Amino acid sequence: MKTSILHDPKWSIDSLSALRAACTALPGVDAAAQQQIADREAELTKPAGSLGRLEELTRWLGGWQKRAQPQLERVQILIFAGNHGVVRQGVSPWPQDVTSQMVQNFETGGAAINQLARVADARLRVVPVHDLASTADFTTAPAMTEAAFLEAVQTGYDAVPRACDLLCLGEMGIGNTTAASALAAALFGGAGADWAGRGTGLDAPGVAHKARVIDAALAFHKAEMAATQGAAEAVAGFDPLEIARRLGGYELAALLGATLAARHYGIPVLLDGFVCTAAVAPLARLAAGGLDHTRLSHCSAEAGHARLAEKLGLVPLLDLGLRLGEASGAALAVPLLRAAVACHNGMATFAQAAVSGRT
Ligand SMILES: O=C(O)c1ccc[n+]([C@@H]2O[C@H](COP(=O)([O-])O)[C@@H](O)[C@H]2O)c1
Ligand SMILES: Cc1cc2nc[nH]c2cc1C
Repeated sequence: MKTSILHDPKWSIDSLSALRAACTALPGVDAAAQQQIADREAELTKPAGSLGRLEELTRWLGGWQKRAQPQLERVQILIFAGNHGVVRQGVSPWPQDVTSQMVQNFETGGAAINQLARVADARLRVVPVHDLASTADFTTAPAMTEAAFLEAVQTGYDAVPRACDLLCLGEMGIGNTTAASALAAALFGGAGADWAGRGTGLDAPGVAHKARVIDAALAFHKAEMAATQGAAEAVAGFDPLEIARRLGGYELAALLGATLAARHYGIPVLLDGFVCTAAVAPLARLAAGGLDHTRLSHCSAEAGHARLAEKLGLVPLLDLGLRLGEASGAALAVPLLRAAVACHNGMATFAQAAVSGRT
């Protein structure tokens, strides 16, 4: 017999309804730890609020870590990799083989993220999901079977180490900006043109073609879902997990599972770019506050990212024109968090430093 996910960390995700239940019964933040952090913050030798968002980040970290003194000793970067059947529609300028070739490059240390992980003093692990087999082309079929979708979610869930102070999430998958755009359109409304971007370097006609491919997928699944459920609702009216299964991908499903695991284990999460954000968006659609334990590391140059972030109420920490993926933005934001924690834990109070308070 399966025990509840809230009691058994090795819970197994064996049905969509079990996953839905887990996504809607999420543990909350430690308000007492957050209050202790706010109280200490008020005593530190600086005008109140003068460290701006760094102060909020410290409370966020400590609240989810359940610690009055947040720490960043064990920072883990996870990159999930997957392949996409929709590439046969000509939506990426790169061949599908690049996914496995880049996985190899991550393993041998030659990618941007290897350097950024070193700079961030973070451990890096790459997880090829579903053996890098392609999803189905979602313009004509659901991207994944229910069993394979759940297995990918479980792969992500199981990849999260319990002993971890911060999880940085990223992905690698040729064609996955098309999946992310389709997912965003289905979850938040709008057409392909509202969400399609250049990805790894499409030109303007390429982006227009990508938008048409996304429209075809949305039309197919709207009809399919209405037929099976006997309802003529908009796609956005359907279950977010079913949308993720139909329009997402294996690495996106794993990102969702990892973000869920982090919530259960009390690990704060830094999300990377557009693909990563779209992958976890179903959690926000299923439960208010479902992404409260996450922060968006950066705003990607990918066209739909700013819009998606706004829909989710996520305010990016950085805006550097990145459009790489592979957790690059998340890794870049780690030193910012280290700075926030160093100030909070290391600064003197007014009393300790004999600095006069406000008049
Ligand atoms: O997440 C983003 O913001 C992002 C923006 C542009 C490109 N990517 C990366 O580029 C790959 C997908 O691009 P594409 O054009 O093949 O859909 C995939 O490996 C992503 O990690 C990722
Ligand atoms: C070379 C290359 C590296 C990447 N890293 C993440 N997505 C990528 C896509 C390409 C094409």
